[in-house]
Amino acid sequence: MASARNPDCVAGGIPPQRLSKEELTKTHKTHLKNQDLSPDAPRPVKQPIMAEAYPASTKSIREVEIIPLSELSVETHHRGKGIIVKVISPPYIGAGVVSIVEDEFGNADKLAIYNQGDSSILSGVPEGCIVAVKEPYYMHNGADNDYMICVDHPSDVILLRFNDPVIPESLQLGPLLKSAEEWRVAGDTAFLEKDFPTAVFCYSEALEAAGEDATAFKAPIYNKRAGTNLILGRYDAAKADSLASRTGALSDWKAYYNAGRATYGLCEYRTSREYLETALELNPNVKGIRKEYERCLARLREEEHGEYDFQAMFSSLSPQNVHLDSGSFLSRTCVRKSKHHGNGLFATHAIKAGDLVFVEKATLMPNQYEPTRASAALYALMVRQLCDNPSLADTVLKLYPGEYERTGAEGTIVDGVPVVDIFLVEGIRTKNCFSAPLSTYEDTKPEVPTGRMAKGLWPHASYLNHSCVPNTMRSFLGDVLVSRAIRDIAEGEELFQQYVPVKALNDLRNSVLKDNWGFECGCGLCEGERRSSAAMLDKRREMLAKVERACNKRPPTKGAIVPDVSIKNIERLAKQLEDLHEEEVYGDLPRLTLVYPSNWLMEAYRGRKNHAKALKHGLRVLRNFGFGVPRDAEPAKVDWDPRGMYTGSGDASLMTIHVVAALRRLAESYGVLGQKELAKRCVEAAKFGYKVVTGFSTDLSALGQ
Ligand SMILES: C[S@@+](CC[C@H](N)C(=O)[O-])C[C@H]1O[C@@H](n2cnc3c(N)ncnc32)[C@H](O)[C@@H]1O
Repeated sequence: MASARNPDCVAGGIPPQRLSKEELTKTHKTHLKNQDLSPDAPRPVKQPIMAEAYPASTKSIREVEIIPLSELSVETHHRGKGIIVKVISPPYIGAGVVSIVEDEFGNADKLAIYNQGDSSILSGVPEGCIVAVKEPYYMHNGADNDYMICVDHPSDVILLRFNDPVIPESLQLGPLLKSAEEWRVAGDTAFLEKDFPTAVFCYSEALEAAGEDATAFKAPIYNKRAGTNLILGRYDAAKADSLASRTGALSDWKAYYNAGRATYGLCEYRTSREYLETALELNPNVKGIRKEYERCLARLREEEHGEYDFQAMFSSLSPQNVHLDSGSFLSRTCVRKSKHHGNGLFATHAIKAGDLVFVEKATLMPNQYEPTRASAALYALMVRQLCDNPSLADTVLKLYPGEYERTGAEGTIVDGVPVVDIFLVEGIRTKNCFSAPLSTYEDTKPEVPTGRMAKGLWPHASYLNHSCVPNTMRSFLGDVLVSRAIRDIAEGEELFQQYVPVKALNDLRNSVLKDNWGFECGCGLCEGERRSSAAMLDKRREMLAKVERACNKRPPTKGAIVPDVSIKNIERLAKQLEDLHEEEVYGDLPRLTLVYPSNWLMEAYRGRKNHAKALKHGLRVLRNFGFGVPRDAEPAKVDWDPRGMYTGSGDASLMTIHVVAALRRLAESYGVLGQKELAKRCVEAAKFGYKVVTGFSTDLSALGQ
């Protein structure tokens, strides 16, 4: 088969001709001149294309056959093979890092390494270093005779130590520095220059060069490397280094303090508390330890008792501060097999409507709210963190990856690094990530929505299966997800959430779920609506389109006066749409297609100060969301307690901010009509609903007039 991009080259075959070392170097130099290395230059992320997925290598470089560059075949994954090359150029840094490399026989080629985090020395591949690529992929690079080795999985490339016996003799340089002390000094210099990956590298060489018995020399280096790893957010390594730096002396308080900070960074607060307690015992006078210990206790209170100061958390939020210091309260829920799909989340206790179901701090959420960048930023962070903190694999890599098949070796350590398969990461990202506004509360304000959402991973919440009429609702305060019960939940009940706000027509709703998550919903509403005929669904679709067109022509915004003729028209259309809902199908089910016109009519009558009619349509909004309300009752005869609607409406109602808004309108209309008690109850019900929607109790002023 001929390569599509180079007719002379046969895919799977060795290229007849390649660029020479001189040609490669010359072009590379031109690129280097043009690269923009300013810190503000946006670094593009090469996101994986699932259709081109291939598994990461799970072999050690010592297990594969080392081949020369001249044996690389085009568009081929060289399974069971590997290359060992010396980097002979400075790096060109773009979406990946491109370098010119040379093998032991003097063959030169281009190497592109993607998906290395900033904490890795390979994100900048220094000239002179020796790297191994396991099971490399060789590809045609567009122009004639232009090829490159393309490394997508970060664990497929290894930076070799200078004296690694796997390096062929002609590439061996021997160590750049001779003594452990020289490496230590080099590490300190790199640290002072804030080149932390190089500092870690040098300290590692110092430890290696020091040999087995140099405890007194090694302990402070472990300590320094722990501190450097803490700065890099490599908490697993920081913890291991801290513990390795212990000598049995009182000065070990530093080791325990750093281990406490590292485990805090990993959100392992119980372990962190233990280390910090030991540090305090060894040295009670260091204020920093006490402070860290108090923070840790606060996290444990949140985790154990669900005690949060949500108002304070909200106040501390800013575009710069989105990662809140918060524990995760998960003890009312557990993961179990679900009859709907794979695993699901279940209530371990009875939970009352409005109460916390769980609170989860994001395992990973970049501070990137720009919609065009949010997904790529999360993907890049997931890859980086899985490389930096292998223990994350336990939570992250277990999540449902859609169709992508695991090899089972992902996350295991091979050649000193965890196997990270970028296609598995991307599969997990797409099926499990959530979009999060800076705060849901701010997002309910009636101004034009900004659409600014970060994407993040909350692994516990990911186990929730979807229902269009769920029993829980999520909201966000920065990177903290708050899940509250929409109605009373019994112990052992499966918990559901809406993956996305659902469409009114059930076929459209289900096609969104099918396209994005590969399933059709079996919730009470979807199953119920499937009993309606296709012909009726088509009629509702047509009528809804008509209603929407008519409503959009004259939106009754901010109490504007809408002419009678428009109101009558919408009333007529809404009635026709209502008549397309068979009573035997819908009964108490939500009638989502009717929400829009009833909301419109409620606002239009409010504008006309016709409160009896505004009330009638406000009640219909609630009814159309599936809540049990009096049907078109005369306001004077109503003996209704809206505060009970969350618990007394069965299990097919749908909570949204529009429910809260309608309750406020009802309160106003009841008030004007002299029904003070009902007005008060509606305000209370609205506040209650607002807490469910936003995650915490606040007044309703943010909703405007
Ligand atoms: C984030 S995962 C949810 C947890 C998943 N059940 C598991 O085993 O890890 C999302 C996937 O769960 C499945 N799923 C979620 N809700 C479902 C439902 N109501 N019915 C069938 N499958 C569902 C879909 O395959 C979807 O892509």
